[in-house]
Amino acid sequence: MKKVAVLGSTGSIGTQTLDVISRDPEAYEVVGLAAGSNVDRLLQQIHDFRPKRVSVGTKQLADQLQSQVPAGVRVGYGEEGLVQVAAGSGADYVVCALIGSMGLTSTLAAIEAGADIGLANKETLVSAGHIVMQRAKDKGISLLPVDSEHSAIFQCLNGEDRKSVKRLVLTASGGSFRDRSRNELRDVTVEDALKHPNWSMGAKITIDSATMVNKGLEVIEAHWLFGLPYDRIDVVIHPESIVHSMVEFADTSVMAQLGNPDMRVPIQYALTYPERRVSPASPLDLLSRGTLNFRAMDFDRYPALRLAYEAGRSGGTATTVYNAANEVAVARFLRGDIPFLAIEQIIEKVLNRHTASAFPDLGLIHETDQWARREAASL
Ligand SMILES: NC(=O)C1=CN([C@@H]2O[C@H](COP(=O)(O)OP(=O)(O)OC[C@H]3O[C@@H](n4cnc5c(N)ncnc54)[C@H](OP(=O)(O)O)[C@@H]3O)[C@@H](O)[C@H]2O)C=CC1
Ligand SMILES: CC(=O)[C@@H](O)[C@H](O)COP(=O)(O)O
Ligand SMILES: [Mn+2]
Repeated sequence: MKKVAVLGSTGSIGTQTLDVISRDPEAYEVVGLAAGSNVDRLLQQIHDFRPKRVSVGTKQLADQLQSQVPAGVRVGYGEEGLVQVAAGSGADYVVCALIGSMGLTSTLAAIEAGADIGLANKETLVSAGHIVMQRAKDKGISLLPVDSEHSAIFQCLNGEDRKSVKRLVLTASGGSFRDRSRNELRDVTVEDALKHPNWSMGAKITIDSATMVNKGLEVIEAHWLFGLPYDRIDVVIHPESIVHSMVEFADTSVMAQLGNPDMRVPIQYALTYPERRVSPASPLDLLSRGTLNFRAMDFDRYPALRLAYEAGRSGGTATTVYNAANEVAVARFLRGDIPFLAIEQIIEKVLNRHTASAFPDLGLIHETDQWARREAASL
């Protein structure tokens, strides 16, 4: 039986993880849950799964929760609370489904405690990929991708000689505005931006899909997870999100993983790897689907993806800046402070003000992250 802690249990990935777990109760014990501010949902999860340790965003919320949890449940808060759930709950498997680079400290704590990681929180790899990968290697733990594209690539690479990989091809839906020109993006609303054509996800990643920053983060995530240089990681537009990504090999063979868009499939695969178990997802019916479409990425239409490649190639703190500036810009867009197109402008301006340091330590990453946030807030 796997002892699982879920960081970000009340979010889109967190709730789907608990859905997967609840369908196979013999296989899992939930020992830790961490959320931000959705105390009602967390309370329900505590009653359903009986974890030993839980955490919320603030002391005030922790005090509110404490009086309502069953005896024996330890309630923490803030970053320390997250670390206690990640590394002090006895979990041997931690699902990292927090949003943004705030997930970095607790992910590193889980690795340090020797837990295997199911990683949805791509921003941790974008912010500090070399540190996360090195510490996972040093500890000998498994870092299993949850992100659908990276799960697809991971599945295509199963049993293959990594030396025979020619390139990775990530698929991108094109996001909520894929059928609009740049001119038509000037006055788009938050409400429209939140309508992803294929996936139901949290607000931040849905905006990232619309700007194509999500694919930028994923290119950098793929670089760290699979160890390929950026000129061997490509992106194509695939509006249906049925082909989740592909790997091209030296002999020209292309392997792809397909399925209906349902995150419970990659979540479950990350939990049960190398086994495959029955899934609640609906089976893919290609006959009723008919046609699958692919078109070339247009970097003029989606400049945020070009910026991600540039940041990735600069390396070191450049990707930390790309991520942090984006997090602030998306939060500003969501609260109506800036227009949609300002997101990519802010990322570009903050990157232009930064001189990247190669191989930063955690202290410098934290400092750079904070600097980029201040810059992005001031523009
Ligand atoms: N959703 C998806 O389908 C996919 C998501 N991902 C990645 O997975 C990660 C999670 O995304 P998603 O589930 O959509 O995001 P959500 O916004 O739906 O969920 C985020 C989670 O983080 C918690 N959280 C937020 N702030 C804090 C805080 N200060 N302290 C503790 N917990 C906090 C939230 O708690 P609360 O709600 O209680 O405040 C919630 O549980 C992201 O990195 C995303 O890019 C990757 C592929 C697909
Ligand atoms: C489900 C998932 O993995 C998301 O990251 C998804 O890929 C978003 O879709 P697009 O970024 O392709 O629009
Ligand atoms: Mn993805």
